[in-house]
Amino acid sequence: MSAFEPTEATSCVQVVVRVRPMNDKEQKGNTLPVVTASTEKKEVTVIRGAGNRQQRTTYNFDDVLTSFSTQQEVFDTTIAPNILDVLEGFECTMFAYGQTGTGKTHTMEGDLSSENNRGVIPRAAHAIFERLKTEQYVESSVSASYLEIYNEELADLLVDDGKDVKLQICEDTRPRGKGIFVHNLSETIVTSAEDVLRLMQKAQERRRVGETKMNKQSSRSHCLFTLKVHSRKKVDDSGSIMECTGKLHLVDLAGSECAKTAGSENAQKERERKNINQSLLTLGRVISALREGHVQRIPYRDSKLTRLLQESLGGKCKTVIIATISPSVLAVDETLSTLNYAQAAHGIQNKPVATSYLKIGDAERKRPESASNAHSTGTSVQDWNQMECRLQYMQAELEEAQAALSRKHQQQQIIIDRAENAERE
Ligand SMILES: Nc1ncnc2c1ncn2[C@@H]1O[C@H](COP(=O)(O)OP(=O)(O)OP(=O)(O)O)[C@@H](O)[C@H]1O
Repeated sequence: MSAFEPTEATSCVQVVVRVRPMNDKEQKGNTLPVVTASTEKKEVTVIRGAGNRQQRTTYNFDDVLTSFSTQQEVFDTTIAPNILDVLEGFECTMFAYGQTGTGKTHTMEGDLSSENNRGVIPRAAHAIFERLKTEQYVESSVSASYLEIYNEELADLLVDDGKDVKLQICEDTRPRGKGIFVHNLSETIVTSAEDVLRLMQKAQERRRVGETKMNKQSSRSHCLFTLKVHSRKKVDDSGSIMECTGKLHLVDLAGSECAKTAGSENAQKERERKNINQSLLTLGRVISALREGHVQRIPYRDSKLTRLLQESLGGKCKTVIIATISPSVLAVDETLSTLNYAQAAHGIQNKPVATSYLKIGDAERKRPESASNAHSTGTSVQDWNQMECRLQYMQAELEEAQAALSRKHQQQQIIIDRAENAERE
């Protein structure tokens, strides 16, 4: 379905910080926590040094989660409010950023076998299916895809081993086009939250096999899980139906310790110095460029990760970033780096656009919907807009049909050529 003209309504990228509890190593080392977090004040303070040289740095975010926050609280504070948006046809993204071992995977996936400890992905799937069960939804279909990026290579985590096909990032720039997408990435239909759990278990298994075979390190790969939700719901008693296609991208980024100077002037030096996760550096530069308003040159194309997150940072998605940190003095440099990164992302503005259309009786009318959920008043200007949208829709349908026909012709030609060659031989 279409990406409509963006309206002027903007939505700031939401940034939430989660502090994990001290782990065994930190406790055994008998180190004191150097991070204090207040959910109430939505602030995090990091203390560095001692005595007269002590430095306190305080940061404010949209929300702050402490080491006591439960997985349910994390879900409620982050992406839960966006579940309805997805069902209204918006594209929403949540990604976890932080040093290795600070709880990104714990936050996004959690312990799949324990209901209490499940992370955001299974909870989001559960919330979507629960909502779709309500009687206003007359029809729905949900599909899942799971992509891994490791060293700029793309892998489909939902296909069986040995059945891999080459994945490629493509852009469909037509008015009703798909935008940026991964060609050949499988989409698996899921009909329940349990289906999603099974897929995640399969993906975890595949990652483990991949790690052993190719000597990979999971903390160095990015995982992008996407749920695409197509739904039709009754909007009133007259039989009008709203048809929406929304997407939810849930991203577990690679550990950030190798990109500690991301976005800074020293980034180049740092990359010479050691093995750096190029895509995290690019993500840092994208964030800096957006904050500085360099709209002409945002380096999205410099890494696969940023290309895929293009709509999430400065684009049409509603986005939440969760920055995960350790409270320990052992990680204080990384903690400050993560918080600086998160602060830079705080305030980036997106322009959310929904993909939805309204069917009134026999007349099917497609309409753009802004972040403010403006509703049609039936004025002549809006009628023109609707007709224009419909025309764009039909033109795109025609283009798609022509492309399919041309592919068919090409396939037929290949078969004819092969048959002629065989005859000649
Ligand atoms: N908030 C938390 N509460 C309890 N345990 C946590 C929390 N956050 C992380 N942990 C535990 O800490 C360990 C490391 O967490 P996790 O694997 O999620 O880190 P990560 O940031 O994803 O690391 P990597 O970048 O290496 O993938 C795990 O054993 C996890 O269960």
